[in-house]
Amino acid sequence: MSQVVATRSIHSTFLCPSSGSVQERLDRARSFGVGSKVLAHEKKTWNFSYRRSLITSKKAAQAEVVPVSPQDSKRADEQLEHIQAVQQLGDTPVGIWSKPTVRRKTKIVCTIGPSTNTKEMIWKLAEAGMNVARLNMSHGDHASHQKVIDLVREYNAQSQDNCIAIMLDTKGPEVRSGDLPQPILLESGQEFTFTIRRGVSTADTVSVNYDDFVNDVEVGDMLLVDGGMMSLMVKSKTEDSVLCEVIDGGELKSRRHLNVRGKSATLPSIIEKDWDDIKFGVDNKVDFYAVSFVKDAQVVHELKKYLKSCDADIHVIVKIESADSIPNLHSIITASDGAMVARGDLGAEQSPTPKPPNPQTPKPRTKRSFGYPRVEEDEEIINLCRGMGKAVIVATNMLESMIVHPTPTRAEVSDIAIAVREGADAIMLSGETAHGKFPLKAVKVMHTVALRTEATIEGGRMPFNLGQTFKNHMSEMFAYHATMMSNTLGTSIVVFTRTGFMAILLSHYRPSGTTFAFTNDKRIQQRLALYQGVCPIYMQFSEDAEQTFTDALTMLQSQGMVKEGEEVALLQSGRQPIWRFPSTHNIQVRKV
Ligand SMILES: Nc1ncnc2c1ncn2[C@@H]1O[C@H](COP(=O)(O)OP(=O)(O)OP(=O)(O)O)[C@@H](O)[C@H]1O
Ligand SMILES: CC(=O)C(=O)O
Repeated sequence: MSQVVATRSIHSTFLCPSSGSVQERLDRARSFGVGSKVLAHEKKTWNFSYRRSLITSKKAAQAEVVPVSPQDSKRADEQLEHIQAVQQLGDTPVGIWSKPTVRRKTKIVCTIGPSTNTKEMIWKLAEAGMNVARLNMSHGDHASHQKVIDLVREYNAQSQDNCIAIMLDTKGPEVRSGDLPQPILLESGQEFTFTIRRGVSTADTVSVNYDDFVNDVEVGDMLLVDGGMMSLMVKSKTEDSVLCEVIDGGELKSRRHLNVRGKSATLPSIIEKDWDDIKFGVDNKVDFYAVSFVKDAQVVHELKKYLKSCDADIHVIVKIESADSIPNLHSIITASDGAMVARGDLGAEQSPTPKPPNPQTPKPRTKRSFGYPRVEEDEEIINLCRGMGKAVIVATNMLESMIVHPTPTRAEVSDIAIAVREGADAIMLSGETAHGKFPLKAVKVMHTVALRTEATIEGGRMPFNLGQTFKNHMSEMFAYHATMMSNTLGTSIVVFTRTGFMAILLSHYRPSGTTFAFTNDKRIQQRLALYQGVCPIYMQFSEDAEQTFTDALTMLQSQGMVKEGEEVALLQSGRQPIWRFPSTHNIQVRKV
């Protein structure tokens, strides 16, 4: 039996909260007694003035910023009060009654590196808005990554209301140039050689770490360094070396990525070092693997089989960064728990030669650039993941200029806004937090831009084909209806979950309000940190459902997440019933 319990009438005002100009909404707000100052302020300042790093959450506002450099220091920001006022009222261009802007819904992944691998910086990143800490196994050793894992665990253990997930990113079969005592300046037109001989680092020749490099490249191929920061054309090759002409020069530093435009290296996606690192992840119970250079679903099945044999419950995010992965996108994503649009390598590997459209992708391609990355593929990957109910992360170069500068470019701000609008679960910082000069500012900029962008998006925009994935499962229907109900009433959703399933399902429907996901498993709490719109909360469940609901609402109220008198949609559904008969599913509306 399924039932929907709704005990509230819908006032017509709530049905069209977003209509009208700012002035009309200002007038409407006045009639509802909402501070006109806030909307008037919105009218004046809704101009994305990102030159300042706005601190928009209460926690971020309280966090003291310890400068990584003198420029990373916190500056007084007179707009802070206004922004907080806007958030407290839940005021957005969508409608003054919706409350999605109180918390940022799009999650932030931060790569931890030399700029951020101390206790102080992990704490400050977490307080500034990091939701997932990424460990890039291409750098550092197990001891240094262990230290970061321990620090994140320590933070999670002592934090009352925040929780950081850990993502281990495998090195994969990446091709890199060798170590150099100092950078080499490459000038356009000069000749330069890559050799498979080990340890070579002269002014005109360096080693590569991949023995088949000479076999994989051909005369005429374009080699890209660091995703296209420099490029070289292959002129000739010998048994162990590849002679190139520098097309676009620059400074070649140690261990830089090398890609051949349009080709993937003929290496397995998970190399021997990766298996060691994966074992390290199992031992440390990380939350996610980000698997580099996945070319087909087989490797995901292999990894999942291994994890099962170790009794390890770790989710697998496939990194779409290899030219070879594009024709297999559907099967790769089906096999995984989510995908990362790894735009660094993906951009470098894409072929300049037009190919016929991929029949597996939902939308036909309309534009095709020649010789540049095909960015419409990024959107296709996001759409595919959203339609299939899988997590999706947009990564790389999001605030690249903030590695060295304290403020972002307008283009970078747009890039974040586009990823948020396209519906990414998470957006990722790489060099910005790993070795940048302004890691905290970068997180705050990302937080602010995402929050503001979310305020312009209407809730409940779900992929047209989402339901097909779940084949009319009852939980699916309840996730849909709970989303509709909470959007209409302007409430948050409260859900209880032991496996995370129902919270993840709800997240895919993108309800306007926050989904407060109560779980009695700390690992599930950490996993849910990645999912859009989900605020995971750890709580011991009582035998008595009513007692647990009361405890949950009391906890939300005591932490300022809901206010007295506010209504929430409380959902009981999912695969493993808690406090209900297996054949019953409920949605209730409750007053706090
Ligand atoms: N654990 C680490 N130890 C030392 N340096 C690191 C670490 N993690 C990242 N870095 C530095 O930060 C830079 C940016 O990090 P990122 O994760 O983007 O790596 P990448 O090598 O550029 O690319 P990819 O993500 O494709 O591996 C790296 O090139 C490296 O210099
Ligand atoms: C994140 C990553 O590996 C890339 O963008 O290539």
